[in-house]
Amino acid sequence: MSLFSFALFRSALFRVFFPLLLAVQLCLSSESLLILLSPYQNLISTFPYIMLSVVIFLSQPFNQGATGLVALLMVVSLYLIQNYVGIDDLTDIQRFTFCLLVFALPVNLFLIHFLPEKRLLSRFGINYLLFILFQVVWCWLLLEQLTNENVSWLWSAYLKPLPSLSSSPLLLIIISMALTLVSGFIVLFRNSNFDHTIFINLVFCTLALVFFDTPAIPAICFSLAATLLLLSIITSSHELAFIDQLTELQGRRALEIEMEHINGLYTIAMLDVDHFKQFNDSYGHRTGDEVLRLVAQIMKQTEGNASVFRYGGEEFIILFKGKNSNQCLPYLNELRSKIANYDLVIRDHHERPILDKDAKIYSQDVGEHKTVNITVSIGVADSINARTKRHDLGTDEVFKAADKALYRAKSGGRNRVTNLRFA
Ligand SMILES: Nc1nc2c(ncn2[C@@H]2O[C@H](COP(=O)(O)OP(=O)(O)OP(=O)(O)O)[C@@H](O)[C@H]2O)c(=O)[nH]1
Repeated sequence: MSLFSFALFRSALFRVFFPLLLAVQLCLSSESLLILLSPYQNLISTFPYIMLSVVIFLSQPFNQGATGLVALLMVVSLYLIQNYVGIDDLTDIQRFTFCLLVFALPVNLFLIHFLPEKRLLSRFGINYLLFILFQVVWCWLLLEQLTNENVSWLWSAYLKPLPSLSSSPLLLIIISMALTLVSGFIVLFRNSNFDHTIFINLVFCTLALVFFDTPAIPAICFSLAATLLLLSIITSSHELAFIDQLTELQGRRALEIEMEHINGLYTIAMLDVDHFKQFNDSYGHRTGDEVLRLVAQIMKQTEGNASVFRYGGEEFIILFKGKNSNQCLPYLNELRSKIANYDLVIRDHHERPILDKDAKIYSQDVGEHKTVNITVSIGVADSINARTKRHDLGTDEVFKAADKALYRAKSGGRNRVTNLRFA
């Protein structure tokens, strides 16, 4: 199974630049695209509804209620744009309705970034829905009030378009672009799937706003946004199933699938952090988590074409395909010594209990901070059958052998690599 492509989809740069690239491409090719798609007008105006409905439908079983909410906002907005706001002879009230809509949509999308809880049926989710309802009622009352008034001054004073750019009000385009820009920075900074969902919608809402009077472009924008939302649901489900949230390494399920398909020569290295329970007891679980993240970061740099997995707790697996255990020892010894030589700075050790005298974790005070050195033990085994000399050991046997090697590394004094073939 190739996880490379999904790792790419999860990177912050991809999450920001791919929608932007699509948007730019759409701008550049809008004329030829419109000619190409002109026989399919009906399909183009229906397609975003189909895609957004699929997103709303899938968001429930995939436990992504807030993505469903975002898609719902998009459906309602598109429906209002297509059915209640004509393109040509807009009355003042229609223009005003349009302005309220294209102001409210990006602002409400943007606000979802800051919902502390992203589930729809939570205190925050329900408050958010009530807030939207409040805006709808307020807009409706305002429009009722203005029906008999002349509001053209509003249009000419504040909502003037810049004809060379778009027929939509310049102020609204600037607001929408500014929110999209900030949203892009939030994605770069937090790299969360959920922020990405909002960013996608902001990008294509802004584009739809700019090209509002170009037939079919808003529908194409909403279709692209819905397609990216689908991709986002799939990527985040993949992430939940296969990626360990703490270390961002591939998780146990990914390893199991890898092992189902593996054959031929390979080596398994089982790595366990030494005295980790004592570390947790001394410095707290959160600092323990930092150590696991650090070990994972160093493991990612293992050479020899290694694939790294978090097996569970403080245990990790390194898989080397096409190599016997003897060939992997230099890479593993280098990894072991890199971890042992890393001076981990404990930031808030004053609040933690101090290690007792026979602590097995080596620590020293350096000025304000305490530095700690963590060690790991590694057990190694490969798929070569000692009896037949062929690579035909079953994965269970290789795992058992690596586990046994790890046990020997621990009982032999820890901070060492033990290869069962040569033990
Ligand atoms: N901080 C943190 N601790 C974890 C996590 N998963 C497991 N642990 C802790 O890891 C510790 C594992 O302890 P043990 O299995 O007794 O092993 P050890 O203390 O490392 O001792 P040796 O393996 O014999 O060197 C337990 O205290 C678990 O609570 C985690 O995700 N975060």
